[in-house]
Amino acid sequence: MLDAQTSSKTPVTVLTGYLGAGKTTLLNRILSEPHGKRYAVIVNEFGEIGIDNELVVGADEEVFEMNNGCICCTVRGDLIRILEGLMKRKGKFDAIIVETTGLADPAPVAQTFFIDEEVGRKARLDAVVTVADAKWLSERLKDAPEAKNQIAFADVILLNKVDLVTGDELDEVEGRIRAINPYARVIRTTKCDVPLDAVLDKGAFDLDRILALEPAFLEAESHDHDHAHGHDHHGHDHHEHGPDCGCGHDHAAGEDHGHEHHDHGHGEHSHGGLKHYHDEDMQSVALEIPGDVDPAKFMPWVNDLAQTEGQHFLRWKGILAFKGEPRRFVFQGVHMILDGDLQREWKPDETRRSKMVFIGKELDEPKLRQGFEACAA
Ligand SMILES: Nc1nc2c(ncn2[C@@H]2O[C@H](COP(=O)(O)OP(=O)(O)OP(=O)(O)O)[C@@H](O)[C@H]2O)c(=O)[nH]1
Repeated sequence: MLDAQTSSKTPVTVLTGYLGAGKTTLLNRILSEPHGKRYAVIVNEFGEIGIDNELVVGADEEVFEMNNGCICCTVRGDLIRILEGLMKRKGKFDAIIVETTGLADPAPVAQTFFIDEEVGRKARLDAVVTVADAKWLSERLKDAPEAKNQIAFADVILLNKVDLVTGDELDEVEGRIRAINPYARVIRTTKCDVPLDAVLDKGAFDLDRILALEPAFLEAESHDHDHAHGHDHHGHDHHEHGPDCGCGHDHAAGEDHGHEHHDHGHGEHSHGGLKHYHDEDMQSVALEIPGDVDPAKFMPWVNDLAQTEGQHFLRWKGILAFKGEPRRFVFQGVHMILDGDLQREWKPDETRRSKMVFIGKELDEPKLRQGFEACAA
């Protein structure tokens, strides 16, 4: 599971966003600017799936069905074949961009980089970039679940078409975005005019920035509604991931449901009066241990968590200080699939601490917190 080869892997940016938001505009910008990099672009017409519900599976999709019948690990067979073809030509390009169709669920695309061993060895998911239409996103969040998922999945969100809305409308839509995903970097753009280094080659999903947001601060920012949803535990107990699922990856797992929302709008950009909203079904949880964790406790916990609760986690990420290990353990996951490795060393002036964030549904924050804290070294 601990593989320290990340840096030599080709970075892959998954570009998503609802119909007409501006994905092609961004892609054209990336391809026409003189950045000196060579990108291979995969424009995905694969996914007319996920339109009605996530169980509608296209012919090109390979599904790992778990013992209990849960189908949450899905891999795009056609995407794998394309990626493998590209990898054989390694050296001819520096990075890969996958543009997904506006209606696609980003999960199967993101999971491909973790589940398929061959692809996972050579490519790493660099970031999920979502283009959002400032004028229409709020409406789509009400009627299009995939629009909400695309926001929840994002590491970077381009809030595009700012020319079409007023400042107040912009604050409103950004507040809605923050309610769903407080961790993504939100950049306001017209015609996707963004410095490309803000979207490409982010490495580890900008994890340092995400995890630098203090959980307590996030909580404090979220008011005007109460967070205490009750939420039910579904007690599933499914997946059989791990060694038997055929994914051949390390799924870390963990378990627990949780929930709890922070909707809070802030981030590193403070656009003044962002409104705080509460999203009914998307939640986030941030956890921190002010020191080391014991990998002998953490690994089994996280693996179990993935198996029992992974279906609730759209994205989860973490940076851990493992006792006795000079390097940082960094992981990211999509549902029950996790990928992690030891990366750079902790710097002398850096405090060793361990953090995790979860974005998903029905998250049981107290249980997650308790489980994580029990991993302290
Ligand atoms: N006013 C305005 N129009 C924009 C902006 N960005 C893109 N557009 C226009 O919006 C339309 C859709 O942009 P695309 O880049 O094709 O969007 P897309 O997400 O690739 O669309 P699909 O492929 O249909 O999912 C085009 O006519 C763009 O010129 C913007 O910032 N402001």
